[in-house]
Amino acid sequence: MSLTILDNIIAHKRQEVAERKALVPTAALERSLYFNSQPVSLRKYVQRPDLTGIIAEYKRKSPSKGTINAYAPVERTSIGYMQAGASALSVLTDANFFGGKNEDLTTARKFNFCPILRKDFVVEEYQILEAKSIGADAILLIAAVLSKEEVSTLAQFAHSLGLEVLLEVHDREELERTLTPHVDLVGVNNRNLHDFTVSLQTSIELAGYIPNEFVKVSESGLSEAQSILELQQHGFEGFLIGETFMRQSRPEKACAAFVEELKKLRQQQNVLSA
Ligand SMILES: O=C(O)c1ccccc1NCC(=O)[C@H](O)[C@H](O)COP(=O)(O)O
Repeated sequence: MSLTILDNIIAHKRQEVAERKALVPTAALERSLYFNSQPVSLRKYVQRPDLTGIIAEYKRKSPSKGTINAYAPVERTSIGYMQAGASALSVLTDANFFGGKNEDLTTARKFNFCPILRKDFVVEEYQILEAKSIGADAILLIAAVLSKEEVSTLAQFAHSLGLEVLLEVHDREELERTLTPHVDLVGVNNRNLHDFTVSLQTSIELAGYIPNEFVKVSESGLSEAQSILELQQHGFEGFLIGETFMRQSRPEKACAAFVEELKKLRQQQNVLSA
């Protein structure tokens, strides 16, 4: 199979983690203020009926889109996302490809009592300790770059620290090859990493293969409130949205407008089915 951007990201990440390990020993991570704090459950918040299921993402740039928003402050954006009705936050902490940093997540943590997903490219236990030390509640494991044994070991390690795990898949092969009972949520990424196109059909086609005990999350390319309703009909409860909000100068206002539209559509749907 041909290489994708993920191969580049992972090669860079392994080097970065090796450098960080040499600089910051695990004992230092364990002394963090957040290390003994009680995590907030992403799974439960995504399923809360009074919220929207939206996991609102903070990302400055991406390999597919280049710079998206270099100026929106984390503090105002993250607070605004939660006030708008998002269920949780996702913060990209990768610097090289996404323009993020660990401090972005810690800033979001200081100002919000909600689950925060550390969106990064985990290949080692050290990164999970780091996630805990910066205030995350959940981590992402990407099936495309991990074996089933790695998913299982890393997920159990995350659980030992009280963190939940979102397993991300792009297709049925990845799902069937890596799914273990140790993950909490399964995310279907709608972005094709070979050509960066996005299609909600990816989520819809995979939905039936994800066992019901896992919370289903649809990720990437969600730009219309109507799509949320469609995905809900296929059993999705979580909706990871980044660019649609971050592309605007005030991402939190874009999130609020999206939530208003979603509420309006849900009301119309309820009237029609009454
Ligand atoms: O966004 C990219 O270009 C990308 C490329 C390679 C690996 C991961 C990538 N994105 C991470 C994500 O999964 C998205 O940030 C997330 O699902 C939100 O997507 P969107 O709403 O389309 O910004």
